[in-house]
Amino acid sequence: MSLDVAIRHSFGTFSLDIAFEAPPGLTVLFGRSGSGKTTIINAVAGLFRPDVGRIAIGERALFDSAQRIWLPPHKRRLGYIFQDARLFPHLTVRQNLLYGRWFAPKSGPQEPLDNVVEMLGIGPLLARRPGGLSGGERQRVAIGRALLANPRLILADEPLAALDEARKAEILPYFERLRDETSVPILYVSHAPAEVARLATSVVALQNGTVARQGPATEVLGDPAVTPLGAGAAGAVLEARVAAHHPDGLSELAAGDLRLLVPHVERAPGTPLRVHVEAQDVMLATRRPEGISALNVLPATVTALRLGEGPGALVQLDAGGNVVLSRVTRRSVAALDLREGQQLYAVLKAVSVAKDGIAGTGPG
Ligand SMILES: Nc1ncnc2c1ncn2[C@@H]1O[C@H](COP(=O)(O)OP(=O)(O)OP(=O)(O)O)[C@@H](O)[C@H]1O
Repeated sequence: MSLDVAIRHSFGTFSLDIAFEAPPGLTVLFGRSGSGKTTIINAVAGLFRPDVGRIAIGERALFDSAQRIWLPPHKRRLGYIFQDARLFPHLTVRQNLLYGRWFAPKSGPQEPLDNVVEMLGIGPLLARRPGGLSGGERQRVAIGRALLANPRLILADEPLAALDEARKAEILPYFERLRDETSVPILYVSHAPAEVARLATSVVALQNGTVARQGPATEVLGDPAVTPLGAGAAGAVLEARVAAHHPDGLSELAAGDLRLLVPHVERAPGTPLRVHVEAQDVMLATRRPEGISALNVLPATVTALRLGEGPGALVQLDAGGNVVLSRVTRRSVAALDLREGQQLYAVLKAVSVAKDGIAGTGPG
């Protein structure tokens, strides 16, 4: 099941004209402040009615201006996860979870409470009230409540923005499980590059009320044209697998034809993993450097070059079939005489992987 959105609306000074498809999995909407993210979320939720267009989940239209269809919010069967968990303070965790179920249709398959409790690790919290829970625990309960409403789509509007780094790391694996273990598509608004890189199956980049680029996360995040649009620090996402564990405490990952060495990852060989390499952590060398402490020095080819307005530049590389970005200065572009098609070496200073379910960054 996927979400299809094609809407147009004019607010006078601002107009929105967007079309995108959110396939199964987790689709991240990102863009600068004022690019239209909240307006889109509100239109999907049924809180805002656009001038024209269509919004559908699978074959079922939530809005279709040509056919005069406009479902009110409570008939749309959506699950919501907001920045603040918005739990009922006077109800226990169990009652808060079951509250979601109230709105689920009584016919059709229902997600068993036990499965959701197990998936989110909230069994020990069931009898407690929200007041005594940590921010991360509250957010896990909010995810469970959204899921138990048996939604056809989950809307998550910056759900981690209010949490500190430690709590974010605690919640990220649960969003991964939501993405991988349920068939409910998730539309997720985020500004944080690490979050986008780790969670997104696909990405919709917005600019001034239009879709600047959409597609699989690995393609969109590695496109230098997209990075100034508000994903924060540029970076690339590599789909890798654990290839081997070495006796000196390093793990070897395989991504396409590449081999990467990272600090030990507590996963069995063969396990798929996402690797995030930030552009600022990639140095370039025209010859293979020697006597260097970096573990990952990769032969690469320049596939695109984007000079910024300031002193910086982004270089897109192909390294063993993977897109990798490097942030360098314009001065280095001139000094190394960088051109498309050029063969060189990318030196990775740091590589982030999801380690033991927690995002960890290790020296590359
Ligand atoms: N009801 C409205 N009347 C007039 N203009 C509106 C209305 N709602 C939104 N806009 C305008 O539409 C544009 C997009 O706003 P929107 O809130 O969707 O952006 P956003 O990407 O969610 O921004 P942020 O990241 O700051 O939340 C803005 O220029 C905003 O001023």
